[in-house]
Amino acid sequence: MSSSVPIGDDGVTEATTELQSSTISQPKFLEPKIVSKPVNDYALKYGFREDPVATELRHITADHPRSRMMGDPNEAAFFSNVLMPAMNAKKIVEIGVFTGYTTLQLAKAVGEDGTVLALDVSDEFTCIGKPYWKKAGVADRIQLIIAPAVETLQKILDDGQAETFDFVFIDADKVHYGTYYELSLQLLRKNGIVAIDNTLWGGKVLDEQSHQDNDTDAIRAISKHVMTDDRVDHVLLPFADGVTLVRKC
Ligand SMILES: C[S@@+](CC[C@H](N)C(=O)[O-])C[C@H]1O[C@@H](n2cnc3c(N)ncnc32)[C@H](O)[C@@H]1O
Repeated sequence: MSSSVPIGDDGVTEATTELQSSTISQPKFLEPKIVSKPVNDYALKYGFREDPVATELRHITADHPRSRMMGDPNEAAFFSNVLMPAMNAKKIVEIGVFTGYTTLQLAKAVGEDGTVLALDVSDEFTCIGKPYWKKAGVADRIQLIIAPAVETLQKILDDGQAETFDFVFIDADKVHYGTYYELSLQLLRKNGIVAIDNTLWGGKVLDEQSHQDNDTDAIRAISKHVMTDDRVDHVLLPFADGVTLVRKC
């Protein structure tokens, strides 16, 4: 695919310097989105063991003005420590990368012979993560593609890769969730899983009267669609910001 951006490109040298000079002391966590802070603190304390390079990247990301976009640490651990190994996942798409905190862990989980296609529109955000992917020894498993994800997913399908992916993580702009879902189902093998992030959206999806913005409407729409989609089985897990796991039957 011509829009591929090789890992280790522009921005890495500068960011690496920052990485080496930063002092990582205590892990830093963002405010929880739907559970209480004490519950979240407990789950973070005992919930998972985190790759030390991922901890560094999370810490750096927490200082970013858009830090709220970073993936939930428990959720990333659920995927990388449990779900991916259990599925023997080797081919993954992540739609929406930001600084690549979850990307790094998915790449660890697929092993040396696995691939993560990491789709985003922002060079600025994704360049923050690249040196950490390198430091963790997983950069060669990540193919970062900077372009609108709908276009990229269609290209992957046109490339003859339908029904070859084990897992898709949908975590980009909400208004395209319905399109991402349909394209993801085409990419997945039987029993492959698509994870749809933010399906509780801080609770905003609950009240149809007071929250009628495009993002919230799009999230409600995908949840209603999945509920009646007989191509799949699914479960909405009320943790992180709500994550719906959808298995292709
Ligand atoms: C919530 S963040 C992703 C968080 C990431 N998955 C993680 O776990 O840390 C959403 C990302 O989607 C990207 N994005 C927004 N619109 C997009 C589009 N049309 N195509 C691809 N990426 C997009 C943004 O640049 C942003 O980096």
